[in-house]
Amino acid sequence: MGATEPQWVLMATGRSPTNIAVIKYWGKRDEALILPVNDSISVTLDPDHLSATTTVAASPAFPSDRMWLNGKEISLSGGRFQSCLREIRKRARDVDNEKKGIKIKKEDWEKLHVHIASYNNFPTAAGLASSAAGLACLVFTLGKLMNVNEDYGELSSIARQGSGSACRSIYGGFVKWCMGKNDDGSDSMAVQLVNESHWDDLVIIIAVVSSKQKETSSTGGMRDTVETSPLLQYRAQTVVPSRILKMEDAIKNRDFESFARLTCADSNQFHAVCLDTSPPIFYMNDTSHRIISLVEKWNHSEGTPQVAYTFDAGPNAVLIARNRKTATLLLQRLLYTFPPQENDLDSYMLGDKSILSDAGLQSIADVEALPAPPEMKAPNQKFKGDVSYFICSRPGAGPKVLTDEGHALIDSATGLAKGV
Ligand SMILES: Nc1ncnc2c1ncn2[C@@H]1O[C@H](COP(=O)(O)OP(=O)(O)OP(=O)(O)O)[C@@H](O)[C@H]1O
Ligand SMILES: C[C@@](O)(CCOP(=O)(O)OP(=O)(O)O)CC(=O)O
Repeated sequence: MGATEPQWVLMATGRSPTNIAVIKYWGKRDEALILPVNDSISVTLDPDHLSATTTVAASPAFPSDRMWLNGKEISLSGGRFQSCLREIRKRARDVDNEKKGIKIKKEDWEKLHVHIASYNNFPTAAGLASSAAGLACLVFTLGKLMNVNEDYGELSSIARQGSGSACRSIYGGFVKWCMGKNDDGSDSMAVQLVNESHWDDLVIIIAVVSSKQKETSSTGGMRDTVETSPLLQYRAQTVVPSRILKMEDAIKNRDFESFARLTCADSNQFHAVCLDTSPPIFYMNDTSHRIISLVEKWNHSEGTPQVAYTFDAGPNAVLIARNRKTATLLLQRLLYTFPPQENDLDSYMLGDKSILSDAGLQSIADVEALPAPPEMKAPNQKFKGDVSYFICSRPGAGPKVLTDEGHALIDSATGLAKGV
């Protein structure tokens, strides 16, 4: 920092998971405050596999707020980032860091600028809820830096103003975003239904169908749906309220059959309201449809659901298996139908790779030797290369602070993002 060497740089680093909705949020009743037209429920994914890591730093030497995402500087001027920064600064309290000899008064936070560096361990803006992990992480970590009171409901409500689905990433396990009634949004926040250990035999396999950036953003897509889809009103007012109650029961009782039926039906209805939008929005593609068909046929042949599927605003499939055994049978079916393009199994399965050996798949030869699933009518239908890769995960915990300074994404000497 040369001639203008600051007396100090104070930093905090946090990590937040993504979440996948099993009852979808789609449509806002207030665009600026991000207030939804219905409640939603999600499962938080294991942060080891899908998460954002964010370092926030404050120093009297910083002339302005700055942010780097995945190593590139991005603008913080957007209204959503500004809302989160403003709401957290409002709640900042005195900091007394004896180890570093830094004292910051509550009122000083208004004048101190921050540098933010964040990194996602999975593709950004590809329908894998990077905005959910990213904005939750930003709010959580700023809260730690500025010694904000640990009121998770309040943090959730601030994260909501960054991206709606982010309010659910403040907790682990299964989480419900209560839409609230108040015009000012003060009662629109997430609550934890159960923590990640309540239903820990679930296995989540994500098929990354395309990691390219999508054409229609969630924000733009849901705005068009609210303006043009008559089906959305019916969904929000009639279908979702009763589904939410049933889903809460299914989760509480670990009733997989009911959970799977509700999850699949809600994903399909979300994509139906997208199709009911003018002009219609297509988030799923042929590969997504093939995966639905594979799961539906198998579930039907077993007489009871083995796997639930759900798709967000993109073609990637999120498949939730009732337990590890079922997940291995699912994986055999998926790899039979979608063998890897490259002769490399290791890079075809990310996250919990041990699922491969559990499924008896150690090499490409094992994949080639897989028998056609008995329920498959046209057994020769293989679609090599249509899935980029899979991620195997599980329900996971909420945000946490990373105390080891080795995780910091900002260099404490320069105050800038590392490696840029
Ligand atoms: N780690 C992060 N920190 C802060 N902001 C982030 C982070 N990751 C993503 N974002 C913000 O979220 C935007 C991407 O959100 P978008 O809704 O388009 O995609 P997505 O969240 O991956 O998909 P979806 O929400 O539809 O599942 C980025 O352009 C950026 O503004
Ligand atoms: C399909 C969804 O993933 C939509 C997520 O939308 P976002 O939370 O990304 O939208 P904004 O509030 O405009 O930022 C369903 C869900 O997560 O509930």
